[in-house]
Amino acid sequence: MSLFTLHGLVKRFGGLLVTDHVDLHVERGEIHALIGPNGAGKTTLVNLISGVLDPDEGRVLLDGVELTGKDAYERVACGLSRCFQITSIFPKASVRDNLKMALQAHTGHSFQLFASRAGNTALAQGAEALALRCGLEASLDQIAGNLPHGVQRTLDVALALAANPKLLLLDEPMAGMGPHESARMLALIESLRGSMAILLIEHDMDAVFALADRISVLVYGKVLVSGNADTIKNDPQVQAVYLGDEAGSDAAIAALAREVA
Ligand SMILES: Nc1ncnc2c1ncn2[C@@H]1O[C@H](COP(=O)(O)OP(=O)(O)OP(=O)(O)O)[C@@H](O)[C@H]1O
Repeated sequence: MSLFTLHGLVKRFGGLLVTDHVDLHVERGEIHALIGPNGAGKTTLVNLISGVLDPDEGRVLLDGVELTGKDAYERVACGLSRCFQITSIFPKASVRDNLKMALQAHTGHSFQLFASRAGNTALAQGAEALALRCGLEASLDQIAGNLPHGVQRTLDVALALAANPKLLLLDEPMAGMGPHESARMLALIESLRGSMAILLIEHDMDAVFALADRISVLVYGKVLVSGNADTIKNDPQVQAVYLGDEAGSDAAIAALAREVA
């Protein structure tokens, strides 16, 4: 059984069919990328998965548990963490306190934990371990809101990891990053491989091809094709969608053009 499954997911906005009977599965430990040209419906699908939106039809299942109809916070408790593009960070708190608060939120007895000395020590140690895992140890005592964009994105991933997810939903983790920051984020995602499943929505096609075990291509709200990087690069329909679509991202077109050449 797959870890994560979407069954016949449908979302309409008025008369517009934005999610068109989407079936998708993510295996345990897999990095699965979701790509598609602008307006394909990726953001809507992410919102349906994370519980921001309810589908008109279909089901969302994680590790045999029905997520359909659950609130976003209930989905986190079921093992689904989503990176919210920095909005989950407390900008006036230090990185250390951000991490401690995230860890505290995911322990069942959070208030007792902060109240006791042993609990506080456990949280502090957990925060340091999480920082080390994500390469944030040098920033632990800095105020989160003062950090460079790339480090804030990394903190956002660390906060999602605090929930110890079975599936990590990464929504354009490289957006707005320079090459150096992107390379660091790529290395971080690579380091998570195998310890959880990851559903990666990303425009940077070099990153997608480097990281993804499988890729699903969304076009007009439908999954056009799913497969490994070679299958996707060589698929004539995918090439037509990207090479024939002026709205597709430059990076995507450039990456696919290189592969086709
Ligand atoms: N709340 C909404 N009401 C009406 N139409 C919407 C709404 N949200 C999205 N849409 C439409 O649904 C379609 C898919 O949008 P969506 O943002 O999911 O695509 P996307 O693949 O994430 O695109 P991009 O990469 O450009 O963000 C678009 O035509 C968009 O205009």
